Amino acid sequence: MTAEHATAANLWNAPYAATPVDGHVEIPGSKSIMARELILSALGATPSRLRGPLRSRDSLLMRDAICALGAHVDESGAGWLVTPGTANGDVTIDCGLSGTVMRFAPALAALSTGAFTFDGDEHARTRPMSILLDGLRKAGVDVADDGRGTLPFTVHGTGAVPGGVVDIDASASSQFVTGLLLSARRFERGITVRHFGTTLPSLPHILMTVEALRRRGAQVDTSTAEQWSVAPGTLDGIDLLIEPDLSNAAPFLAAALVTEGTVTIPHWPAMTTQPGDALRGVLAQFGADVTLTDESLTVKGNNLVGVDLDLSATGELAPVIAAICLFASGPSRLRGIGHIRGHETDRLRALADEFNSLGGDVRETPDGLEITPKPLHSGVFSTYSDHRMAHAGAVIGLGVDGIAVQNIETTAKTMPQFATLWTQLVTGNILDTPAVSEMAR
Ligand SMILES: O=C(O)C1=C[C@@H](OP(=O)(O)O)[C@@H](O)[C@H](O)C1
Ligand SMILES: C=C(OP(=O)(O)O)C(=O)O
Repeated sequence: MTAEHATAANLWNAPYAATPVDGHVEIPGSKSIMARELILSALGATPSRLRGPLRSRDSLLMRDAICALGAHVDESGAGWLVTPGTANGDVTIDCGLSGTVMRFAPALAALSTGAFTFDGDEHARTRPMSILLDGLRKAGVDVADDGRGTLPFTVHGTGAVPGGVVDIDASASSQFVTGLLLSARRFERGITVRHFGTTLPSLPHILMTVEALRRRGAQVDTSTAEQWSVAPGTLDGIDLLIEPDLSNAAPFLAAALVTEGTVTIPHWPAMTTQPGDALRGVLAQFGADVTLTDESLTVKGNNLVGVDLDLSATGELAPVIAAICLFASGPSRLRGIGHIRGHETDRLRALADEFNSLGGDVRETPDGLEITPKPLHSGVFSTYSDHRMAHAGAVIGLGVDGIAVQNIETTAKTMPQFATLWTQLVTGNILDTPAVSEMAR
């Protein structure tokens, strides 16, 4: 693996916490809910208002994608007002490094008329796509690629998709399932997606898709395991407040564990399909005190112990959880996450390489990591354009003086305010930036 070259100019000195970190952090909106709601709003029978919208690289790319495909987004009032529409003409859609854009927007494109070419960052061209492209073809969509089954590819939209039964192996990504379900309400026969692989990662994200469809009046049959049917019909326009991104709360809550401090996240939903909600149970297994009230989640760090966790449902939490393990009193094992090798980077490889370069004892397994805590030393932490690697580097910096995280700006993928919020929490200094609530609304 080639780490991006670290220069003094793109190194961020992660704040070291000499004392316990105490504070609260307001987390911006959920990347995953935002992505779904933008696609569904573009397909709605009437406009939708998305309040507390996330403004990050991924959500802006998704906004631009639906606009290129004929929708209109008005940001001048409260939240984002999305007016549905379709396109007629040829355009290129930039997916950046966003799995949600590259997997969710192609089916929407098939409902417009024209040649829609999807491309993205250099690394995005290595992320798994062929299963989705084949799934779209089985649903009757004309997709042209160069035979590698990755970005770039072109959807030749005719404005209509037959749909029907589509069998796929979604063991590499749940996003293949979501990408087929989200637009299926507008397919002539709807869709039935059947998963036939041995494993199915990120199940909460599929439930999130089902819930988002049902909220807009769609009938979704989930009565058979690993099978989802969306009946054809319309989608209601809605007025929705986007929940905070609970997976992005992970590094801040980790600060409580690593420094034996107390961190509160306001607006933690009482009921949610977000996989980040699993942090409540996970952090308790590390020994933390976890309290959920009507309004917030509070985590207090305590005698951090090692864990043995199957993270298959919550793979996007793995980098931060792995960083916490470095500070536990005993070894940890993280399992069920072979698929995160296909995320923003090969996360298992990247985590093992970076942790070991700081003196760690971390072993990669085919589907996870074995982590034996050891004293770590200062050094550069490379991030491979991966926002969650940057979060992991920041967490290590709390407990190890002299960690320089390379390209902290990569956190803009889902949370452009990360470095500001982090420094505020760890140092207690209020920095000169608008509150998240102001930026979001
Ligand atoms: O549907 C979604 O919004 C997501 C699904 C998951 O993808 P995988 O199933 O590929 O892990 C998750 O890791 C990603 O961050 C977001
Ligand atoms: C895997 C992730 O992103 P993406 O939506 O690009 O797949 C992630 O955010 O951890």
